[in-house]
Amino acid sequence: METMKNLTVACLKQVIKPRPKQSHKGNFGKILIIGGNKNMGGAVIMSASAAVHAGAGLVTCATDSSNFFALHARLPEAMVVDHSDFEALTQAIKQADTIVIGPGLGLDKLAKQILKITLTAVDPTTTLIIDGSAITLLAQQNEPLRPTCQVIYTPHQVEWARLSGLALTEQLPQANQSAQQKLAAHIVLKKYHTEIYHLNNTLSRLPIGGPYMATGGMGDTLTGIIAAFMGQFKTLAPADVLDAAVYLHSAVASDLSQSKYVVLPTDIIEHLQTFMAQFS
Ligand SMILES: NC(=O)C1=CN([C@@H]2O[C@H](COP(=O)(O)OP(=O)(O)OC[C@H]3O[C@@H](n4cnc5c(N)ncnc54)[C@H](O)[C@@H]3O)[C@@H](O)[C@H]2O)[C@@H](O)CC1
Ligand SMILES: Nc1ncnc2c1ncn2[C@@H]1O[C@H](COP(=O)(O)OP(=O)(O)O)[C@@H](O)[C@H]1O
Ligand SMILES: [Mg+2]
Repeated sequence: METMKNLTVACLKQVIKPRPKQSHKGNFGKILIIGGNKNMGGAVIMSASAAVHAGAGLVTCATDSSNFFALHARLPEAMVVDHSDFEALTQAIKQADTIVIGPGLGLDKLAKQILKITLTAVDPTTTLIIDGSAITLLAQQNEPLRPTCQVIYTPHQVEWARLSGLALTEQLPQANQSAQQKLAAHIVLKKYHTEIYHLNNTLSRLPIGGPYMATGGMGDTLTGIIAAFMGQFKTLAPADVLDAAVYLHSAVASDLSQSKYVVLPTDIIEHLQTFMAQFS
């Protein structure tokens, strides 16, 4: 088994570069965020806000229509699709190059239908980030659909236990890696010192971040940063881009924790642009 690489700030310098002058919004990712039921609209607002602030070119949210006003008030840069309009949802899935599914999606019948449509309609060239409720739903299925595109799962330890069948005490690198290989996807295993298992069989460990990040919505925020990075740094190696996104999320939190007892997801979102400017 490969050794685990400890990530450093070098992973950001390698990925965040000045933008080419001859460029436009279409070059920096067409992101679709699918999630946010009637009770968890905040999850999709945080994911979409993180994506916009981390540099995504175009962001659309497929969410419950009751979230539209709040989302627009908070983030006018985002477009919306009603996730119960399956035709519009399918169209949006086909137009995106990077998709997040799961933040605040919930586990009901509608959520299951949305997940099925997404896994069926997704284009092979798309990058699909599967988080939160979508991981739990997939773990409940006997023979889950596995899309043919590049997939990044972002489970916390309990979600990883559901998806991999490994109890928390069994979640050791070798066992995690064999579960990851069966899934044929990247895994971001979120915890104190998050571990990243890449499709190319390399492993990274995040040595920063801490309990000041333990607020609901922190993982939803990470999905938006990952989507923005995968959508905008397409010419670089996916493993490096994924590492940089995961590192950035905790690096901003770590900086802010110098003066804040807890760092909120919205604090991180607000500081992404300034933090990234150091590297361009
Ligand atoms: N404002 C919002 O709309 C929010 C929506 N959320 C959504 O709520 C849905 C359910 O997610 P949950 O994670 O709450 O529920 P889960 O049922 O997946 O997690 C169950 C519980 O596991 C425990 N746990 C143990 N070890 C953990 C670890 N290492 N990391 C995280 N939790 C650990 C936590 O107490 C957690 O509440 C997801 O779709 C998620 O995106 C949450 O992100 C919270 C905020
Ligand atoms: N004690 C901790 N140390 C380091 N990181 C933490 C800690 N607690 C939470 N986090 C980070 O916060 C995020 C939580 O993700 P998740 O549980 O999915 O949140 P949510 O679903 O509420 O958005 C992960 O990135 C995780 O690594
Ligand atoms: Mg989560």
